[in-house]
Amino acid sequence: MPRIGTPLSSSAVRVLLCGSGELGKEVVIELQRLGVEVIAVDRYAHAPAMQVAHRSHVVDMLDGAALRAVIEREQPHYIVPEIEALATGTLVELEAEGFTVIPTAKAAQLTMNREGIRRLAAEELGLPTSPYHFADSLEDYRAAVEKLGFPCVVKPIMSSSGKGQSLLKGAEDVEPAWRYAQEGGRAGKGRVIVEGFIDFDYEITLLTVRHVGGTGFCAPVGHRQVKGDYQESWQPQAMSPAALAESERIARAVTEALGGRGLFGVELFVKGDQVWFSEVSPRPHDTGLVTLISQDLSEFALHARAILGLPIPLVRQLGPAASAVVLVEGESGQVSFGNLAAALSEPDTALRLFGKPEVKGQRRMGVALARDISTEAARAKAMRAAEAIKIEL
Ligand SMILES: Nc1ncnc2c1ncn2[C@@H]1O[C@H](COP(=O)(O)OP(=O)(O)OP(=O)(O)O)[C@@H](O)[C@H]1O
Ligand SMILES: NCC(=O)N[C@@H]1O[C@H](COP(=O)([O-])[O-])[C@@H](O)[C@H]1O
Ligand SMILES: [Mg+2]
Repeated sequence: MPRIGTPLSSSAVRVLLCGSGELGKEVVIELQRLGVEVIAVDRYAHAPAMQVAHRSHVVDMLDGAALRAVIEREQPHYIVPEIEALATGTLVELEAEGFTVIPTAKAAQLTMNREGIRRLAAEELGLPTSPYHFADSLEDYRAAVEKLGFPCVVKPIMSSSGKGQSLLKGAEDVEPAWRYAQEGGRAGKGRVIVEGFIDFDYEITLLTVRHVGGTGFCAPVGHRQVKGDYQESWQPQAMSPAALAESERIARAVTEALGGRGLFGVELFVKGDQVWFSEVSPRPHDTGLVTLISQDLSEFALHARAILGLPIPLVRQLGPAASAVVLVEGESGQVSFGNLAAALSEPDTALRLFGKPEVKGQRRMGVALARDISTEAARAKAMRAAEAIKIEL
């Protein structure tokens, strides 16, 4: 059985987070509750998880040498990727040298790049996905669009939260979408994936936890996305028993192939009883923020338990629940949030303000949470709470 020592002493269990956003902040809080020593790393100072960790480092995490230097210095027992954009080749090397990467370095590497995870799911595991082609040049991209027809979706192979992503409805969308994909990819210009559009009834995230006692599933999380970025999520999403069973089959297959221990967010499209795999986060998922109010053990608590090798005998569902994001638009280093009494005036509501140090353009800076007698009522309540907040730049 794992032991947990005293933080900041020679017996400490040390966890180093690569990425320190809002999702990492909640993971850190859960680890802190268990007496773990936590080191938060990100590309900028005062990131949310840094504000609750024992200490932090500002590092360009795409720079393998810089990432290695901080990990070698800190000697963490567990390296926990929190974002996709990391020098994952370095994580593979460090794992081979004896470090533990959550869930595995291979999982971080395959999911950093849409091509890695898509080929694994569709070509190796034979799971249903949208039809797709990869393209490196405008010419290949045009050919891919031609083959797939309209509507189709184009995304940089390295991007997240919808950055660089476009829905193509007709010929006039082809060139602007290429330009946007070339600008929007996090690692600069390069390869794109073109996917056939799936006309789904609804989409879910199936939070799947691989822990010391096996694999467990949370109730499905439904969500609504705008331009590839999540706006609201709710749990449970009503599903047919056949669609749920197929979702669990797909989630089990993908997470088993990625291996290791931890919480995964498996993104699936559903139409009737038919289910398509879209992608997977080998870490807590933004749409899973709803579990902060819907479950006794949130996705962050589950990640912490799985990482540490602690048992998860049961996840208790507390009732229909929802989350609604608080988006801030503009430019400021001193954003403030007002009218909070109104936002939290209804029973069974909660709020997370992430404490991000600045905004330039649009940024998710908080989330409103609510529980009610139905997911519809919870969604409406969470939206009322989020909309009540008065933002000042
Ligand atoms: N082939 C598709 N057919 C229909 N809708 C799609 C397709 N691909 C993406 N979408 C829509 O766009 C959303 C974002 O896509 P995707 O998850 O691939 O982007 P992302 O940048 O990885 O986002 P995140 O990092 O938030 O998960 C999906 O949740 C879905 O609503
Ligand atoms: N869909 C992935 C996702 O939600 N990731 C979460 O957003 C942070 C980055 O936010 P930022 O772009 O505002 O810095 C990440 O660190 C992670 O917590
Ligand atoms: Mg996604």
